[in-house]
Amino acid sequence: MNTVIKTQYSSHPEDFKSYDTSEIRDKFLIEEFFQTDMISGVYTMEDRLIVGGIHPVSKSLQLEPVDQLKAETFLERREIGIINVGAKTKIEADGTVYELDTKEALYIGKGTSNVIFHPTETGDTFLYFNSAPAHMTYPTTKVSKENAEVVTLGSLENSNHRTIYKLLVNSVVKTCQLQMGMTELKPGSVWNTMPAHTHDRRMEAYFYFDVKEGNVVSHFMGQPNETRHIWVKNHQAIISPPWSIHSGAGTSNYTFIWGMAGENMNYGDMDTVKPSDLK
Ligand SMILES: O=C[C@H](O)[C@@H](O)CC(=O)C(=O)O
Ligand SMILES: [Zn+2]
Repeated sequence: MNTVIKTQYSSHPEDFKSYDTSEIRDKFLIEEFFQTDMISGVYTMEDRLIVGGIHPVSKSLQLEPVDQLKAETFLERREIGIINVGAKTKIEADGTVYELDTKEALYIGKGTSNVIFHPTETGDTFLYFNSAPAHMTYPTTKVSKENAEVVTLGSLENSNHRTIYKLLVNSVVKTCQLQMGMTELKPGSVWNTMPAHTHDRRMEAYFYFDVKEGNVVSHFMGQPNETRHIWVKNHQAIISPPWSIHSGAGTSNYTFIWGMAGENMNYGDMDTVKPSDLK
């Protein structure tokens, strides 16, 4: 087996109030992300999203069904979104080869039975993925920054000047419930998702990368009036329950991938929290 997924149960916001540092890290931070010659990750009970990393080094890796799914193939009842955070690489989906450059995304539809990831000779292959239950087959589609819906938000004065690339969202590609994109912070800006928000309709997963050597990001979570923080390093991910804000401030700029599953594919339906209301 080269595909290994760990089950992670969800938490109640009232219980969350009493968690100490290690309990918060255990339940919401995915620390050991990419494993050599493995497809690995977490099956969270938050909207049943699977969050993981694919890191082929010496051999090609096939996406295998894991025990949690009780399915013949991984994508029998699921869709998957993949974003390349490493060197240019090739992904095979039922015989069709897709070349994915750094920061490009691939959506693979439900029912695709043979998905293979290849190592490259030109650099390290690191692919980040989110997979959600699906009830329809939508076409497998590659999305690059050029096809994305792009928004620039914030300002250097507020240390939150950033560009949001909506890659796998319903204005760009058809999906059942998955939405994924990438946010790049400009040099000198450190805050993501500030003002913060919640969306009870959907959970969210964050994957931090491009965090420069020696730097870290403090990720903020919890209900808006009961927040906690988690110190996050490069190539680590956070599971954010629907009731939680998800925002971060780094010791330098960085990039992160956000992915959501749940209901209502309207990216803009979030409930924004005024910074002065945070506790
Ligand atoms: O629901 C949307 C997600 O939290 C992110 O897209 C927010 C984000 O990238 C940002 O503001 O920097
Ligand atoms: Zn959000």
